Amino acid sequence: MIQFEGVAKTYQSGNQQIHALNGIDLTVETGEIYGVIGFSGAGKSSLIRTVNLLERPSKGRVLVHGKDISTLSGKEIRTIRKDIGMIFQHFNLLNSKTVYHNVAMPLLLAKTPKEDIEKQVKDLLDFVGLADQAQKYPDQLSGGQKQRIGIARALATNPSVLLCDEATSALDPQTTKSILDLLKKINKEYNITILLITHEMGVIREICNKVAVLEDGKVIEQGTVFEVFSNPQQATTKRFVRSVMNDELPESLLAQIHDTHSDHAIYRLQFTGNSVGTPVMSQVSRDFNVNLNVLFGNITELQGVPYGNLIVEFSGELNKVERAITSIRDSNIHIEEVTHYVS
Ligand SMILES: Nc1ncnc2c1ncn2[C@@H]1O[C@H](COP(=O)(O)OP(=O)(O)OP(=O)(O)O)[C@@H](O)[C@H]1O
Repeated sequence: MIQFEGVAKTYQSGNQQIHALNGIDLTVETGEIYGVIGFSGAGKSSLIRTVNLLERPSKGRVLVHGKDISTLSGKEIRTIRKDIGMIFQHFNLLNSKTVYHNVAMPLLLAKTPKEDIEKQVKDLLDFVGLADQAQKYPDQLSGGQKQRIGIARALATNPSVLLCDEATSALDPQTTKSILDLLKKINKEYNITILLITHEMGVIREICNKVAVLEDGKVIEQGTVFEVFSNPQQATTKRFVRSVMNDELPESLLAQIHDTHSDHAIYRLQFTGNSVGTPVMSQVSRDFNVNLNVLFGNITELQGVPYGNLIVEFSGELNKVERAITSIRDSNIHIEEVTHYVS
């Protein structure tokens, strides 16, 4: 478990003070994959680096498994650092050392017996799918393979927490997917708590259970991925959600609607879970004798739960349209008016 309590970080740059973090309160439960998203300069790196004391908070506390890490002695810090692995956007590998040596490095530093190191490195390279690359040098490998070495190295000390600092930002979409799958596997098989920072909402959707949105060093929104994606509150969150789940009516369609001169109303319907598979639309159309025209829509999956979003034009007699809308609302489908036109 990681707890941030009123964490602030101020940098001194010449005679200027930069307030990178302004009172962060956040709890990452054991076993979660928690994502922190924000635009450049929001404070993501400053935040994640306070967890392993690469940065010290100017105010507030960071607790790892209930211990305030700023109060630890030198020896305790070394111990807790072994329990907190970290991977980086640019991998941070030693290019003059082989893959084997890069992964073995934390074990050598911990003075692990040689035979144990050999076995552990072999197991780790097997786990990340690079068993046959042990004698290569990082420069001979692709970005995805380099990140796998970074992951194997981070796991070498058997940590309970893994920090991921933009771990897939330098990778293409397909390689990103394979690294995210590997992180999911690490979380599931080893029950390692993962805290990741990213500027890509696709990463959050793909693997996180919870998300916090950071802006100007403050958490402006947080919750489960399902809550935040299906009902974002803040403008910045809406922008991030829209970047992966476009639910806006396309301009061309909007112009077309303005040009028509019939009575109609346009609604946005959000289906979640079981309601995705319910034939509500055809039923309502029959029962109330209204025409429903789907203008735009998408169905996706959030944390294994189907989530659909449709923009639908209703036309017919006004009182029948209103009854149809009430009936949809009664079926536990979220419905809201997008725009209403009467010629
Ligand atoms: N060592 C430093 N000295 C002075 N200012 C810093 C330092 N590190 C970060 N900052 C400033 O603190 C603010 C937050 O930076 P931080 O790197 O934490 O944000 P970020 O969200 O990770 O951004 P990016 O995605 O661009 O890395 C920025 O204004 C940055 O310029």
